[in-house]
Amino acid sequence: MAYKVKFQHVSKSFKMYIKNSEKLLELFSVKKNIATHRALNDISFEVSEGDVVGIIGLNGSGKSTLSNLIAGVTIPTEGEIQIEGTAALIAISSGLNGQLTGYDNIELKGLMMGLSKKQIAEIRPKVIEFAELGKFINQPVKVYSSGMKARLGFAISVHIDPDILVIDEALSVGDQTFTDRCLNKINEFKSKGKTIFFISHSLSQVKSFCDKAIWLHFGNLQEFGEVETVISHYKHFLATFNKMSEQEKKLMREEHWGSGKIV
Ligand SMILES: Nc1ncnc2c1ncn2[C@@H]1O[C@H](COP(=O)(O)OP(=O)(O)OP(=O)(O)O)[C@@H](O)[C@H]1O
Repeated sequence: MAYKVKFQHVSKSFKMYIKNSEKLLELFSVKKNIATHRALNDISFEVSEGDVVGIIGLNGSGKSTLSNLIAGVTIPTEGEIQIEGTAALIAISSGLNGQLTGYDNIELKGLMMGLSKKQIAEIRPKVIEFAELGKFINQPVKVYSSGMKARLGFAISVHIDPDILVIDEALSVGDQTFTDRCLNKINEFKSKGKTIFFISHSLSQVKSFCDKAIWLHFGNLQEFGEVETVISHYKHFLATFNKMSEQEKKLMREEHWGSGKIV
């Protein structure tokens, strides 16, 4: 089957500015040697139409960075990403403008995803109905709780009907009724044969939804394959990791994140 998402040797590094003034100095080429952090390192994989892929890994392992790259929110430092079709990201803070009302954010995100004004007018009532934000739909998003932002973000993204849906922990802040409704909607997507990426720390949710999984370990692709196999290897790793002493865990983190010395 043809690929929908193809990563070839993709890496992503972030500059680690210590002071804001460093950005300015770099802009004027005064300071060139800014430290970087490699959040993703030489990632290659291929995902086909209809694949539902869980992304798992410890905190800071690169899951959100990967989802941002798939959704085109950010670009890689190295390597090539090929995406067939439109991708929409649902994350707790995904692309909503805090100054605008929920109502206006529907238009903003719709336009960003390439919808016409007519298409936006068609989906707007469905988004409002799904999000169930009552009078808050006319309030600026900056006054929303994180669960309310997730409701709006989820409602907009699924009604835009993208080819590829990237869900980054967005369900973790929703209450049970909303999470159930989201899960039903994701199942609808699944049955239409769309491609879904599902980032979650809930291994049971990943197992029940996904057929494949990507396990990231401090920016490296540890394993990509059938969900059952990857989860079982990850659980095995977690069992060993959890038995490690605090000192051993600290050393492991320091190996990847540095020592955190005040500079
Ligand atoms: N803009 C940025 N500038 C500097 N470092 C960043 C930036 N964005 C992410 N990082 C770093 O990249 C690494 C990967 O972050 P990412 O958010 O992708 O991890 P994650 O697996 O989603 O983590 P979590 O499970 O905690 O949500 C982390 O060490 C993070 O601090």
